Amino acid sequence: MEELLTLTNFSQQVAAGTPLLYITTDNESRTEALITHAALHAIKGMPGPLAWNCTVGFLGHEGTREPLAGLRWAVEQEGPGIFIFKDLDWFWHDNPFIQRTLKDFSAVRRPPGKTLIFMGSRPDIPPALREEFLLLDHGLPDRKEIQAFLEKNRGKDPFIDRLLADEDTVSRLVVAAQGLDLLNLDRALRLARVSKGGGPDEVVAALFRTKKQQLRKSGIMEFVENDVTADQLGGMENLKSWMEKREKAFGAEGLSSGKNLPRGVLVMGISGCGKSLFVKAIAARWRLPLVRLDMATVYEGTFGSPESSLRKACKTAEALSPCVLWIDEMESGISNQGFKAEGGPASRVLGYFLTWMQEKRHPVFVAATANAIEMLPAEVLRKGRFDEIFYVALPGLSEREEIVRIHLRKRGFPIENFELGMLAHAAKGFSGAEIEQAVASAGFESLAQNRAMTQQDIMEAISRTVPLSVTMAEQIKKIEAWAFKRAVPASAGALR
Ligand SMILES: Nc1ncnc2c1ncn2[C@@H]1O[C@H](COP(=O)(O)OP(=O)(O)OP(=O)(O)O)[C@@H](O)[C@H]1O
Repeated sequence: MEELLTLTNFSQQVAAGTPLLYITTDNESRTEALITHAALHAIKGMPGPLAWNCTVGFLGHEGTREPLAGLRWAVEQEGPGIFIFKDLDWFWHDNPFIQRTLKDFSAVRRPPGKTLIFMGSRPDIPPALREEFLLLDHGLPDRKEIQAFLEKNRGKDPFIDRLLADEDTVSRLVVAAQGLDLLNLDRALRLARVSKGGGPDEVVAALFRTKKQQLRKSGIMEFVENDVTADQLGGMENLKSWMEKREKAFGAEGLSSGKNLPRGVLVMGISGCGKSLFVKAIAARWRLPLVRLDMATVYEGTFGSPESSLRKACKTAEALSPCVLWIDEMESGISNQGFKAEGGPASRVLGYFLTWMQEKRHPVFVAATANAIEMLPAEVLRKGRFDEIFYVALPGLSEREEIVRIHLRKRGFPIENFELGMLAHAAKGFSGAEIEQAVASAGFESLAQNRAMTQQDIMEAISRTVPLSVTMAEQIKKIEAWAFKRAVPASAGALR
């Protein structure tokens, strides 16, 4: 896993004489600013960095525009110096001269202080050069950097000053800007300044809109709008009490500020039994933003290689922290063979994820959901990775009754008109989603006939349904037998 680019570790690398660095960044000018600042600290008398790009070369230095010429020029300069190459990774794959020049540069021992830096949005280094490079990652700005950026804008415009006058607004702006690049924040402030009409609420709303769009554009992540409360979740008392105990132990304040956030839970179980609902309930209860990562899309690779997508997702979650990162369909892309096949994509992706889980210092609570957990390798399930592994089984009788009540209430049907116990009996073997579906379809039937919904409508909808527990009976038995030994039942009545 690459290290994080910070002032300190960058200065140390330059002072130690690291010849070649590759920095992953989505904002070149922000990274260049950090390098310029850090260069001053690295070595006494170090000149400011010089930057190369493919349209200009090194500004003011004739004949350096062609990639190999630019590279040779930088290598030949005497004394300490930092040379930044912005576009060179577009040229180096098929160019043996560039690759040889870099290899030779890296092999020669020289006094510390001369470093060549390459930047790009992903570390696209030719295989022959991979050993020579140290990788650093310039992630999204944290709260401190966002705050400092806002401070820098003070005194430039009366509108911005009014915006930043109130501490409460500043902290709302900081939270809204988390997970975005400073460019986005700058753009939102400029837009507000130009339009003059917008107050703090508009700027904050604009930042949230941008954030949502950015996450959606990533193709693998989305913000989940969420107001699910525990009383919309039928059954699952063990899960609910797990959530409540933590709130008691750590305090609602601590959890929502991320200070006492537990590491994470893995919730497994067959489709439609409320795993997603539980994840939403946790995020809402702890008042944390919820970001969903779709593992199936990560593995499809449509939006970049699975590893780079996951790396990006983890970094985004860190930038948004404190937050809940919901990893949906954790088992996607994994088959037992696939995982064991040494170096297969699934094993590399999960390997990265496990290291990240182990090392993460940001308050990101990971809530992973999975249907076929028996696919997951033992490494994921080992104690200490997740705080707890829960199994959500098909709801028992009293839970089904509660679920019927929840869905009748949700649709505004008068509970007293229905015999809930009888409905719960009839829905034996139904998942929560199937119960919901029966109530909904009975509602549509009666509406079509212009009359109030009756017990009989729901009973008929239930009898028309063939639940998954029938069509997938064998598979469910297997999953339950597996879960019995390895997971905590989500409700006391489960696995009976
Ligand atoms: N225990 C429950 N209490 C109330 N409603 C439930 C419950 N379980 C499921 N439902 C209803 O079914 C819908 C689907 O459930 P949910 O998406 O949480 O299931 P899931 O286990 O995550 O399924 P999948 O694995 O297919 O994603 C929920 O939005 C909810 O309306």
